[in-house]
Amino acid sequence: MLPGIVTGDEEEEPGEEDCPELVPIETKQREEEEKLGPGPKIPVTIITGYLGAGKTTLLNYILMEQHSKRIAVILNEFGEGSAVEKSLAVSQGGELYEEWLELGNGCLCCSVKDSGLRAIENLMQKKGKFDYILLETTGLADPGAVASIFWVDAELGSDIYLDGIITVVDSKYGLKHLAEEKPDGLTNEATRQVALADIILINKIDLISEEELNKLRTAIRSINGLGQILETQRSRVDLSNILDLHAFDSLSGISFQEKLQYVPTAQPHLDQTIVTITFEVPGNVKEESLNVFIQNLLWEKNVRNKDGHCMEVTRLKGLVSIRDKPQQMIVQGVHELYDLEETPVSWKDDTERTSRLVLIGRNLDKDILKQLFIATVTETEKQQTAHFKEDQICL
Ligand SMILES: Nc1nc2c(ncn2[C@@H]2O[C@H](COP(=O)(O)OP(=O)(O)OP(=O)(O)O)[C@@H](O)[C@H]2O)c(=O)[nH]1
Ligand SMILES: [Zn+2]
Repeated sequence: MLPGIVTGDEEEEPGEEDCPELVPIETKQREEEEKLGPGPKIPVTIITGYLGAGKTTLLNYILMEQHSKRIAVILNEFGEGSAVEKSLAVSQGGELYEEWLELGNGCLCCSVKDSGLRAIENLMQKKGKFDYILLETTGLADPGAVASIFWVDAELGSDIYLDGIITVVDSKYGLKHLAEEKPDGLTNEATRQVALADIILINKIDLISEEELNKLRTAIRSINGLGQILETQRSRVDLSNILDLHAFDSLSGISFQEKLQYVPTAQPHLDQTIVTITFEVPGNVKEESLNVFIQNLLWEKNVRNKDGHCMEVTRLKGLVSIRDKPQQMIVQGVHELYDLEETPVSWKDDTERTSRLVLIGRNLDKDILKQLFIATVTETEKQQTAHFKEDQICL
């Protein structure tokens, strides 16, 4: 919550009376414990966005909305303004504070002040009590780090999966936040949050004109060409558009394929260095070679653009055709993590086989990446390493 923010009409403010009644968690504990079993995997949706953009408003809205889910919420900060946050804001002298409360409608709330990892571990001990997790990051967080925890943590991997990342953008201040310059040419937080998003909520549209909205939309689109942009007031959105997205797994395969067809390579906007680029190379790729290509980009970070700047990939998505695999494969990457998964969809025939990649990140050059992809997926190992001379390595 940003002090002094323009909030519009106050009557619409969620009041104390809107908050579901809190009941002590112990009352249902024993009965629930008996029901514990392996159960299905639990989806996690990360809600991020700049300070005061409307994350908590979205969280409250989801909790209040009628849905059949029992939602567990992890807040990794305390705010002043919202009903849910208020009910949880019991100070513990700056220590790690964590408390679980069950809301009247079956939702579960947890508030933590650390990175959230401990909360997740504790949360999983309460398995069976909830079937969806929402996590609100702090306004200045890089959601990539949080997403990484959920995505492939070996211990948690069997119980939960990352469903998607929602970034809430404040209409009124969004452009300003995106244009903010950081020392040493670092990418500002707002841009990083938009770059990672599966869903971008342009919130508080009551505060801006259609023209301003168009500008903001264009700026967001130029950073992230893949995420779906939705416009909201008080973060009100059809829940089916933002939950159960399966944005990180192969269940999204079919729609994902369609989506990838229409990702434009945008012109950089606002002088920002994060852009979305996309390219397609017909035919098959070798799995090992694809791994080399991705690892050079995500791990070694040794690929440079024309100006000699290192490319940094924040998000990577692609549909690829791997030699000898009948199914279409999805590749997904967030910062340094990536994985390759089979989709239920098979290639109809060899002529259809193609690989299409979408990369969101800094200093990306479409032509260089495409050439490198063509070269590394077809060349021998010896030739591949020749692409990356010692002195080219980016640190
Ligand atoms: N005018 C207007 N105000 C809104 C809208 N959505 C949220 N707000 C207000 O914006 C302020 C910030 O909303 P929050 O939901 O607390 O934002 P947040 O992103 O959780 O903030 P932090 O956790 O502090 O980063 C609150 O006063 C909200 O009532 C909207 O669509 N229009
Ligand atoms: Zn908040």
